Amino acid sequence: MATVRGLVKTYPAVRGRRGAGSPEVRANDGIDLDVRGGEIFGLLGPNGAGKSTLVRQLTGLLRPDAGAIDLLGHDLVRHPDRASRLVGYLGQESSALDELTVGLAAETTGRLRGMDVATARAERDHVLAELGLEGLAGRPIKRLSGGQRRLACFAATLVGDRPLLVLDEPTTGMDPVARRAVWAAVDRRRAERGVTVLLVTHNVIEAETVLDRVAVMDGGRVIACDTPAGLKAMVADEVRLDLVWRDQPPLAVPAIAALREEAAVSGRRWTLRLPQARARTVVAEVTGGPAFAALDDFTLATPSLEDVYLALGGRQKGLVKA
Ligand SMILES: Nc1ncnc2c1ncn2[C@@H]1O[C@H](COP(=O)(O)OP(=O)(O)OP(=O)(O)O)[C@@H](O)[C@H]1O
Repeated sequence: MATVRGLVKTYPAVRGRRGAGSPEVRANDGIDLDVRGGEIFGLLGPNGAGKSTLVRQLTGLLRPDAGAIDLLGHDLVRHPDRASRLVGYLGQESSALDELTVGLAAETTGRLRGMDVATARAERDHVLAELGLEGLAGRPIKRLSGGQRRLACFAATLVGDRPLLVLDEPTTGMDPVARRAVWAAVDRRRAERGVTVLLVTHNVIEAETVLDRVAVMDGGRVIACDTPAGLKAMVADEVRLDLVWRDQPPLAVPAIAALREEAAVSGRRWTLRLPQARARTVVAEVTGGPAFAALDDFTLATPSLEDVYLALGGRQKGLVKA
């Protein structure tokens, strides 16, 4: 479906007054990727990993400095204009559609994608009903809440069958009902029409539940690519222990002071990735001894994709668990 080889994209340095400029950024640093037909393929990585830069090249909006992109047999580096016929793209920012009503945005997208008026309107009605947006059809997109706006833009993206949907953090700001509607709509298109989906996310839970395969990105590179289960198997012998202290951690307890060295500390929360046997010992120490009185809460969990990212050497704290 889509093949990417050796993709490089550097944003040039910007010179500003009194040293206020910015240095050049190598946002994609030699990326290889194979997305198969009919799969939901994810790009997971923290802020600034290069995910949006990659998908903007895949959608013909940005020209790579080097490398090759093949989409359904089309050379997108040479013919970026062809992407618009192959890809339904939902970018991070809402677009020119903002001025239109929800209904007109969906209909106009259909028309721009070559549908006649009647077909575009039928598709508009179908998609708005599917996503529970009928009640908002007459409202201008710019007057909606953040989550509603995202859902309206997603609706427009779905109009006019495209074999590949590229969705850049589609569910940002959405409530759980809207999120479920998005994933149900994606699943339906895959089941009924074999649509392929490329999904950008830094939400670990979402990635684990909806993706068939995931490429983990960091610093402009793909640092791993596999099924969520395959990636998690890399850290299967580890567990994650979260300790939340009531106030100050009891550093006078030697076992706790020693643990402090291994923990990622975020306010009152300590997060530890430990081999299973050692986690059992630590839990016994924390819950059995004098430290227990200082403990507000603790959780023991199997590894998530965030743990995989950290184990692979990921340095940013940009992945979210909710
Ligand atoms: N137009 C631009 N000009 C200069 N630098 C840019 C531009 N767009 C992105 N960058 C830089 O390129 C790097 C990759 O950015 P990109 O938007 O691709 O990351 P991302 O993984 O999509 O991040 P996020 O999760 O925040 O959306 C970052 O360091 C960013 O600051």
